[in-house]
Amino acid sequence: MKKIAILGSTGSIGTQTLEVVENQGDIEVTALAAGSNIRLLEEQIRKFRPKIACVFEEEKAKELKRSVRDLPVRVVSGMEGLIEAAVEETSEIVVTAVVGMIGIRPTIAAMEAGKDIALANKETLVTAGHIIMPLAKKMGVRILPVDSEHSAIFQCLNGENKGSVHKILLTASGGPFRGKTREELKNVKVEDALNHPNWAMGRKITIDSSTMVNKGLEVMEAKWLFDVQMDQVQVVIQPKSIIHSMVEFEDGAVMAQMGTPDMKLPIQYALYYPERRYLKGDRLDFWSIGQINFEKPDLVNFPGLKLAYEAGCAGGTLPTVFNAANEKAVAKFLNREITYLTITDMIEGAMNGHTVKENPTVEEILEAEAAAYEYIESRW
Ligand SMILES: NC(=O)C1=CN([C@@H]2O[C@H](COP(=O)(O)OP(=O)(O)OC[C@H]3O[C@@H](n4cnc5c(N)ncnc54)[C@H](OP(=O)(O)O)[C@@H]3O)[C@@H](O)[C@H]2O)C=CC1
Ligand SMILES: CC(=O)[C@@H](O)[C@H](O)COP(=O)(O)O
Ligand SMILES: [Mn+2]
Repeated sequence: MKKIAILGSTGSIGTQTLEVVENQGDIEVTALAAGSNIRLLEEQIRKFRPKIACVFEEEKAKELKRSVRDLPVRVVSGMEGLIEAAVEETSEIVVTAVVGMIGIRPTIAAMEAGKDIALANKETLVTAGHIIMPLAKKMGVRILPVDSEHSAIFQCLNGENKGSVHKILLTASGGPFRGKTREELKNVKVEDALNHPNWAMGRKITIDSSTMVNKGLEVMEAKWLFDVQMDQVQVVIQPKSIIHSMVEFEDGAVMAQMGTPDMKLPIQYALYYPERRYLKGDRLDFWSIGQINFEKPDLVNFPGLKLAYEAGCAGGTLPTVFNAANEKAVAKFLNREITYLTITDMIEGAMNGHTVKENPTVEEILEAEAAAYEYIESRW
């Protein structure tokens, strides 16, 4: 029996991971963690019987503790509890499916405890890739990508010599506003931005897809995961999300991974790698697809991607500022406190006001995060 912990079990990736667990029937769930959704977490505890359950919010954890007192589960809370769930001694793989930079500390703790990481939480790698990748090497643990594009690249690289990669072709849907101008984007509503054309995902990443910030985060994620330079990662718009990404090798050969837009495939691939197992669901029907189209990204109307290249090229604390400003801005947009275009204005403002610190420690990353938050709160 494979043993896994899931951090962020009540979210989009977390619930789909549990679907994979249920479908396969040979994985034991050792620990589950959520932010505040104790109703769903309790259902998950009753069904999957983890040894540890973490609810970040302390009051909610107390409530959950009372309602599951008939079960042999230890309920914990806060960052300490999240780390306890991440290092639960019997788990082999920790699925990091929390949203945002909150994932940094538990991911590091899990790696230090010798766990492989099935990594969905891209913000951790974007902000702390220079810590995560050497730590994985030192501890001999694997970082198994869950993000669909990175899983695609990982699959394309299977059996290949990593030194023969010429460039990575990272595909993007272009989001719900592909083809629109800044003028047309001025008054878009939260509901419009949450209407992704191909994927059903959490609210934060769905907004990120609409601004192209998601693709920017993914370029930086690819840089760390596949040990390439920022300029070796080229973003290609492929509106139907059929090609999940491609790799161009030194001899000009291009390998692509395709499939229907279903996150259960990359999740299952990460959990069982290198084994492939049956996964029920729709299959691609190329006769009905007919055409697959490609476009160049629009960096003028969607400056989020341009800013991400600037952050990733500069490195140090700048990717943290890019990411933290975005997290804060998206939360404000979802809360209807700011307009849509203000999201990238905030990122740009926070980056311009920042002095980069090279090779930051976790504490310095968290300081840069706090400074970006403060900058935004003081100006907007
Ligand atoms: N959804 C997708 O298809 C994809 C997602 N990703 C990445 O995966 C990550 C998760 O995304 P997604 O599943 O969409 O996000 P969701 O918003 O759907 O889920 C987030 C999860 O994190 C939990 N959480 C939030 N804050 C805390 C906290 N402080 N402590 C513990 N748990 C917390 C939430 O709990 P609660 O429900 O209680 O709030 C929830 O379980 C993100 O980094 C995203 O970029 C990458 C590729 C695809
Ligand atoms: C499912 C997944 O991996 C998302 O990151 C997805 O790629 C978002 O789509 P965009 O290409 O629109 O950002
Ligand atoms: Mn993705």
